[in-house]
Amino acid sequence: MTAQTMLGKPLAAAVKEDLRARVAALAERGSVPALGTVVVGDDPGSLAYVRGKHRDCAEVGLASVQVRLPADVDPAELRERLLQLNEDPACTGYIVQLPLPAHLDESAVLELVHPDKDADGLHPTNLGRLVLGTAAPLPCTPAAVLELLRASDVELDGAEVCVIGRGTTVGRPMGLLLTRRSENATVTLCHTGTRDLAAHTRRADVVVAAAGVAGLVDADMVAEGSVLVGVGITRTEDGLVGDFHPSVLEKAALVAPVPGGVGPMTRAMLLRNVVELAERHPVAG
Ligand SMILES: Nc1nc(=O)c2c([nH]1)NC[C@@H]1CN(c3ccc(C(=O)N[C@@H](CCC(=O)O)C(=O)O)cc3)C=[N+]21
Repeated sequence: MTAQTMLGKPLAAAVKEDLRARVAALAERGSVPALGTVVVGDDPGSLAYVRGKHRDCAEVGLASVQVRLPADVDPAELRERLLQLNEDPACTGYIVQLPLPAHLDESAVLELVHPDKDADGLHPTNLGRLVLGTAAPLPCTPAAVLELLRASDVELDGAEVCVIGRGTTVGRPMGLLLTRRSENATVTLCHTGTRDLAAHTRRADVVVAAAGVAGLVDADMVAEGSVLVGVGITRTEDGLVGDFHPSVLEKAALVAPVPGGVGPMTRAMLLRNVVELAERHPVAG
């Protein structure tokens, strides 16, 4: 079997098209939603990524504001800036770019973001809502994976899904989303403590790999005709490498590649969260 690919860009373009119309409708009611980004330090990767987000915003008619703070920022100063954004009616929602420098407590910082302004869906209140199944902004990457699977009509009801990675931004919320009644999948959450990863991936209909280990899962570890979604991304001398080894393409039915799969959709999901926050809490701009 030679796998078909699930491409993120065309799907992201369709989402953006829909968002453009919704932003225009908000504008007619006098509301101009804006995304805020907070970057601590000058990691080139983080800065490039945030630049991309501001470009994405412009494409759909969202305003955006960037806050930049030095790598050695006093936690009290960072707190002040976040509380300002919480109060600022011109900022609909914002994200704090991760990872943060080591002297800052990531969980404590994310908790300062007002849940109604949490564009990443990573505030404990919103993660709690995800557990409870009530309305909340969804973490962008798991939401992107779900949209890719839906767009390809992948059957999730009753499916065995193996998620590799238990992190707060991808693996753990991914498991919560897939086991909702509306998705109805059976999820096995694997991680670095998993004794026999291959035993779990081989029996899965769908594997979502968010380990960040280049080529971790090869053809021998996946079932014939399975659906594979790559999330983890590693920068090597040969460029960007995903968690799936290229050999899987001979065995799988459907593969979301890295790069070009989940990444572009993740960015679109961030925009969707901002528009949804604006629709829920309209503020005259
Ligand atoms: N508060 C916060 N929210 C995030 O959502 C967040 C974050 N911090 N920190 C970093 C990670 C990483 N992440 C990516 C999203 C899209 C691509 C993406 O579009 N990737 C392209 C390739 C881009 C490239 O060439 O580097 C692709 O897969 O095709 C990559 C990485 C969001 N993150």
